[in-house]
Amino acid sequence: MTLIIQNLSKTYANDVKALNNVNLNIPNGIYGLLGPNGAGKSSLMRTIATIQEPDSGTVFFNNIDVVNQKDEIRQVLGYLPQEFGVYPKVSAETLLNHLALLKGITDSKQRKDTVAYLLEKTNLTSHKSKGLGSYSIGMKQRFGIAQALLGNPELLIVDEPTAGLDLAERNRFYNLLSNLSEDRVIILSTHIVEDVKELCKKMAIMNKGQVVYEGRLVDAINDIDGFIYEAMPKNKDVEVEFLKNGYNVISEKMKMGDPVFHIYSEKKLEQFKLVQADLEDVYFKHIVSPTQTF
Ligand SMILES: Nc1ncnc2c1ncn2[C@@H]1O[C@H](COP(=O)(O)OP(=O)(O)OP(=O)(O)O)[C@@H](O)[C@H]1O
Repeated sequence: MTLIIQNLSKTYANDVKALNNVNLNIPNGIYGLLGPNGAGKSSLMRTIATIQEPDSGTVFFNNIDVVNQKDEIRQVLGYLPQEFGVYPKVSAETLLNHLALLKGITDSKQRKDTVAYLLEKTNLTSHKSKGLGSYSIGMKQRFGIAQALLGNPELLIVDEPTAGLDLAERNRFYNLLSNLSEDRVIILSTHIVEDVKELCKKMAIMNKGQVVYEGRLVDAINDIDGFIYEAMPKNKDVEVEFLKNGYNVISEKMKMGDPVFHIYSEKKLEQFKLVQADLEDVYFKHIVSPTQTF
């Protein structure tokens, strides 16, 4: 199973170019789509999920033309949108049953079994009779996955599913997704580097509507390893200015209350500490100083 996206572009009525000639080749397993707010991830997810049309370009899932064969792709598609609304007073079991009917599971025994199976799979069986309005964010997201899995989709799209989840719920969500990843394509859109680090072997990084990196995580890290230096300025005002003006600072964060800068340099910098590159460095390197677009 493969999802192939070619030359996909979309400009909204307000002239924002949300997708600018996007090309991706997405195989089986969990594929990470990483990017800052506004990068175009949701626009891409909505296009693949047939919610909106591109201006140009093609999307093929195996032999299905996603843009022109909407009914066919919807048969094999599961989608958890970024904003997933629920009816607060309706129970998980009732809503899932209703959605299963809409998905075309008309046999009542089969529907009952499917609903029970999905509630079990998402760890919601003991909460199945409660109104969805009483669910925590994590439980709602797990319910979102349950509805997306109706019909056992070969293509599963999850858009920013871990935003707002506490650590325990996030881990639960990671386990759930990784258990689903055999024999289907899962696209995980996120701005959280950790999500991709935990779950994906392959990823793309998007920024300003373009794909700025595409490939295996291990290659992305190896490509920049040996070029990442850490600086911890003591005299903040003077040194920070000096660092920012003189070096390719790709990230700036706090570590135990002190500022830490990561610098990308292909030239050896004796004055700074060479550190092991990680996925966060890859992300910032491609967002802050991209070298190419795909
Ligand atoms: N319906 C719309 N009409 C006009 N502009 C839009 C529309 N939807 C998104 N945009 C703009 O398109 C750009 C890409 O947005 P998109 O939501 O696809 O990005 P994203 O990577 O999913 O970001 P976020 O994580 O903030 O949702 C942004 O500048 C956004 O403001």
